[in-house]
Amino acid sequence: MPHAWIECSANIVDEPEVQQLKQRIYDAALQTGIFPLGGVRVRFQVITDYIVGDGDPANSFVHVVLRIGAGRDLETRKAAADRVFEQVCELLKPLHDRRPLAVAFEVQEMSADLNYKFNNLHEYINQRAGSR
Ligand SMILES: O=C(O)C/C(=C\C=C(/O)C(=O)O)C(=O)O
Repeated sequence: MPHAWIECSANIVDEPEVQQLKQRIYDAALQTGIFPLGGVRVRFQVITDYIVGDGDPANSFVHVVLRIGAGRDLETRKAAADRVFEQVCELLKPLHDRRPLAVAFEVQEMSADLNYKFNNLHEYINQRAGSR
């Protein structure tokens, strides 16, 4: 992460695995240990207008993009990506076993020069942690 975009086709949104996807990705990303808590945003969007594969209405998709800040080496990015993707696949396997489903996952690194922030979540989170 810390920015995750999750898209899924509307024909699977009520499936139990898909309902858990946002939390699973949030947890998996934080478990990598490389992302600051205050930088995390996970979005879940249902796509209602789409054509998948041969256009059969049973076809479905999940597309996950993690957009992360610049500066981590490839080994670190790859280890984090592998971990998150493993979790996505583990969660979605039963759904994948019972219907046509295309899962795609990618990690994108944001520009070091063109990535702007106005974010006070780090301070709020630290204050809350300190007062516990
Ligand atoms: O740079 C990014 O947007 C992603 C990132 C951290 C983000 C923050 O800490 C923030 O928005 O304050 C990262 O660690 O990859």
